[in-house]
Amino acid sequence: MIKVKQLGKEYGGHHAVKDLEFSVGEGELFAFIGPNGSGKSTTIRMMTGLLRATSGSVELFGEEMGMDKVHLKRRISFIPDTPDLIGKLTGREYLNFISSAYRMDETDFREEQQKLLELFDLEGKLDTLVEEYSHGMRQKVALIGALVHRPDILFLDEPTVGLDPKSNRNLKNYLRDYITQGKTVFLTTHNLALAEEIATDILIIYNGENLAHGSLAELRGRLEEPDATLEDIFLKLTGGI
Ligand SMILES: Nc1ncnc2c1ncn2[C@@H]1O[C@H](COP(=O)(O)OP(=O)(O)OP(=O)(O)O)[C@@H](O)[C@H]1O
Repeated sequence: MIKVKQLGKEYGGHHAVKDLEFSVGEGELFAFIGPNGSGKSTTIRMMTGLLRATSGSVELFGEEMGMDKVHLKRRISFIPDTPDLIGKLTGREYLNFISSAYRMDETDFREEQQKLLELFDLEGKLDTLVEEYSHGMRQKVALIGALVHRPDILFLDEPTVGLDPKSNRNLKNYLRDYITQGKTVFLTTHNLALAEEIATDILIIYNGENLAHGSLAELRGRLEEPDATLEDIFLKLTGGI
């Protein structure tokens, strides 16, 4: 589903991302973790065709991704770390807009939207202007917009920031279930407990480079620490302790 080869991004001679290589298959949840400024958002923006790479390439569904690849973009969703929704629309108008942009069947849209509104406790709150929502409510509307058309690949940059504990748990369960249906999730997060619970594959990026990559069991094996949490592993490898 995703193949990243020798991917790099330079800003004025500074390597924000360097020689990244990895693949993500169908039914996998890939957790992409790293300290602040390590290159996660830069990478995800290159993968979703929002930012041009300085070197290397990204393939989605076996085809090279690019800024103009609308037919590939139709099959993915991306929620940036600070979603910028149109404030003058109501939640309902925003979601209707998403439905028409993705040319969804009306019945499928209503059904999926209803499920997601229940999941995130947003029923009865769709007729408020987006700019009047709290931060967490805006995040939920962005999530519903990303999930409602059931993309084949879901890119999430820090999706749990601002979510209350119940929504956090519901999102976690939703993502777990989503990949069992053959979908793919690419997630960046500082919530290492979440990554530990649901990731099938983990890559730690540090100063723009791949520091470690594997399943939790493989990372534990490499450090010869069978009981280590992902937080232990992360802090050990990134010099946090
Ligand atoms: N538009 C830009 N111009 C110059 N440098 C940039 C730009 N965007 C990002 N950078 C630099 O690239 C590096 C990686 O930034 P990036 O936002 O990808 O990190 P991140 O891992 O997502 O961080 P965080 O966890 O804080 O969100 C940082 O050194 C950052 O200062």
